[in-house]
Amino acid sequence: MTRTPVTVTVTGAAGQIGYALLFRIASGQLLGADVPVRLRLLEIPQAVKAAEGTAMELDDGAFPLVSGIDILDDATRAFDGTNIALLVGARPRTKGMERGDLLEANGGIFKPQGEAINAGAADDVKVLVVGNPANTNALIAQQHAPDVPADRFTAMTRLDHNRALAQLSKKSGVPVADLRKVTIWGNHSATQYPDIFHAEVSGKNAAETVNDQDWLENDFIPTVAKRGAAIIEARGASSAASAASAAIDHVNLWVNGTAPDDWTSMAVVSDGSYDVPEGLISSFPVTTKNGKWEIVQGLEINDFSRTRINASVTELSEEREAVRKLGLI
Ligand SMILES: NC(=O)c1ccc[n+]([C@@H]2O[C@H](COP(=O)([O-])OP(=O)(O)OC[C@H]3O[C@@H](n4cnc5c(N)ncnc54)[C@H](O)[C@@H]3O)[C@@H](O)[C@H]2O)c1
Ligand SMILES: O=C(O)C[C@H](O)C(=O)O
Repeated sequence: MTRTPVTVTVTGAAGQIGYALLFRIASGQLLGADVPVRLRLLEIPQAVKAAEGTAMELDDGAFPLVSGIDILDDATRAFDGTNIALLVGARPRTKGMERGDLLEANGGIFKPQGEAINAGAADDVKVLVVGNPANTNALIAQQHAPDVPADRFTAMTRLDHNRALAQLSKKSGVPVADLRKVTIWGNHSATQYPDIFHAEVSGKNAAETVNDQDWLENDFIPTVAKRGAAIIEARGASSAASAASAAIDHVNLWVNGTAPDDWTSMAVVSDGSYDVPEGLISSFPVTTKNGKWEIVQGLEINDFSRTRINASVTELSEEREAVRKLGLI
């Protein structure tokens, strides 16, 4: 193999998502079937042994694309020269907890990780934050990496996007493959707004095709927005395989580009588009090309959507204020 391996750092490598994610990266689903990867597994010291166990299983997978695996408990070393940083490691929400409860617990993790990325990551580093509260954790990391362009820090709402596709497919009876342009706006939380007013079902407008306002308001939106809690209730643990799958989708699309007739949802730093305050890391409809993302411009936002986008963005502003008060940014 002649290509230089891409260095991929996964934090929380011994956790549930890490376990589902690492094997898909190793098999080439993150970057492509011809792209060799060097894996860096970052864990806290108490979980290094478990990460070693995962690495043993990765060895046993005999993946031709894996050129090496390092297990580390030091962020500076883990992010040194990294091209793709998947920030998964954080304390997950348990029954009865809201994401806001996690701000303080997890905020402290993302400041040093941002600093370590700033200190040593590769010039082309791309960061995906999965650990909750993902948007604000991404903001914290980004604020501590002043030498890295802000657009390299993103948070995951592709899981919500995929959940919206699944619900829309069930309602319309049209396979996911024939759905396009669903959007998640705002925060990866219960205030998020899954929007089908610009989505397409077999090439036709989704909202018009479904034509069911009651379903939209009282079924679709709450089902998508509260799916994380429903999974925790059912499984007794937060989503893992679906979260890993969405992380694969997010990075794969970022690196390899969205289809010309579609877009994805990514939480990215706002430039003020759609009246989302500048600097917040908020979910938008995004197209990607040549490893860069762009917010889709010019969509008409009706009053129904405006109210919901505003509510989620207000929550993001409040989270930013809360982490400011905690001295995390
Ligand atoms: N954005 C999303 O759509 C989405 C979806 C599902 C889960 N999540 C979030 O992802 C995170 C991980 O979930 P999980 O189910 O894998 O949790 P988990 O508890 O199974 O694993 C988390 C791992 O992170 C490790 N960790 C903790 N602090 C760390 C640090 N400073 N550096 C490196 N590793 C560290 C822990 O030791 C643990 O192994 C949680 O915050 C969860 O809420 C986000
Ligand atoms: O909701 C959670 O806490 C877990 C995760 O973010 C999810 O959406 O499944």
